[in-house]
Amino acid sequence: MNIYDDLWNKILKDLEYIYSEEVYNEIFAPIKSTHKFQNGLIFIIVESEFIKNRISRMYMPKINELATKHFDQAVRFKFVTAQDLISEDSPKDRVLTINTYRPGNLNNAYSFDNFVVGKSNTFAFRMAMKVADQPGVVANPFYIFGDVGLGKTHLMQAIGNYILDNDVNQRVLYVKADGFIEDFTNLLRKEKMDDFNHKYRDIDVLLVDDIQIMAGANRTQMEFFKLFDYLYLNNKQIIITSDKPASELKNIMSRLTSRFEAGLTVDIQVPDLDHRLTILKRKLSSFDPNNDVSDDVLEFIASSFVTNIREMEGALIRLLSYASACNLDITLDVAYEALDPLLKTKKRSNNLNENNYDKIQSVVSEFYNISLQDLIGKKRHSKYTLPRHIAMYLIKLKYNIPYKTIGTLFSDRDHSTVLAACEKIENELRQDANLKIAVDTIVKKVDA
Ligand SMILES: Nc1ncnc2c1ncn2[C@@H]1O[C@H](COP(=O)(O)OP(=O)(O)OP(=O)(O)O)[C@@H](O)[C@H]1O
Repeated sequence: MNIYDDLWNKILKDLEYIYSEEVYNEIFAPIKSTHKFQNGLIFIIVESEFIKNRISRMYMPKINELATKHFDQAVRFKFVTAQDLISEDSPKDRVLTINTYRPGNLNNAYSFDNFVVGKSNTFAFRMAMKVADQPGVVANPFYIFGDVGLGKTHLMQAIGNYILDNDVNQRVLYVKADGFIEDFTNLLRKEKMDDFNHKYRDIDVLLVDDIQIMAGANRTQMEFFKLFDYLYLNNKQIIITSDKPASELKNIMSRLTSRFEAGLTVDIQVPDLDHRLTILKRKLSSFDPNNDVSDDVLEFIASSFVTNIREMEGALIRLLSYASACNLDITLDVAYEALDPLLKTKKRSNNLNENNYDKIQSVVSEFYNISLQDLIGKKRHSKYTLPRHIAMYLIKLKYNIPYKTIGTLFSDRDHSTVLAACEKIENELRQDANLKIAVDTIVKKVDA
């Protein structure tokens, strides 16, 4: 076996561990060996155009990352069909595959490949792939919204990285909205608007993160409006993220929000428990593929950090560092110990933000004399279901968060279960005076 076959076999082992059985068997298992090594590229022949495209679209960054891990020379893989080999020597292709430079503020770490897809983000992910496949054609602008830390930047940057992976000549520029404001005001003050225009107009793809930050910055918005129209009219792809739908943006001029609404809007919701667990496992294996953390510890983290993946990831990193610094095995007790300060801070900030879902849950469980576990758990006796439905209803009433998000606070129930519960309580309150008294009492205790 030559060294490249040996490298490929090592990569295969990792891929088998990282991806599902179906993906592995369909895509990777049939590839038994490499074809040749030329100009820093290891050529592998795959059986169809379809497999070749799937690999380059979804798995190239991971394969190249594993190549770096297992091999001390800079090599890259190139997947080709037998047909491609006939015209393999296109110099353009070679540049594409070996190029690892990321201009335009793109972060290599964000790819489609390491974005875990679940119910909460499937539509956003699929449309992002389409936009990346045909920039400027499928959806322009492409507007992604969702709560803090749920993967908007990751998805947006994955589009940019994908576009560059496929054509190194594409000029992709990522900017956070505050960076845009800063650039505009600085260059305006220095009378260097030509530099500004060169930076923002001579591009093919513009990614603007957290557009809500532009609220109130009227001169910047005017300039952004001009830029938007210029890029749009030249069929350049514009991608925007925000913490809310365009229609709910405050202090952003309506000529901008109406343009955002004219494109395609997708949202990212809070992932359910299984999805969060898969994300945690993928993060863990990307930090260290050999690190073995038991499922109960991962479940503890995934169920303690529900609404923000960044926080959940931070908790995992903290636990790994804590265990390694104190030379401890990672057990559930060690996890409690390591994460206790984070959980306390979270609780305090929940109180400060008045996003106090816990309080509603604890007041309701106390009122009905059942445990908190039974309130949020799966038992179906009416002794538990009525209080559970009331708690869901009150959280919706007080915070108006999505039904799906409320479901995650009750053992990952789905959107329709929570919706049905809220409607049921709303109807019963109209007919049942005793229930109304009970709910009013609970509300007073929650507000106390
Ligand atoms: N589906 C996912 N799969 C893998 N990682 C994810 C996923 N969703 C979020 N993450 C990770 O969570 C972290 C936070 O994500 P990101 O920065 O994209 O969130 P955001 O929605 O842009 O947040 P903000 O509103 O604060 O800008 C990142 O490390 C990202 O990789």
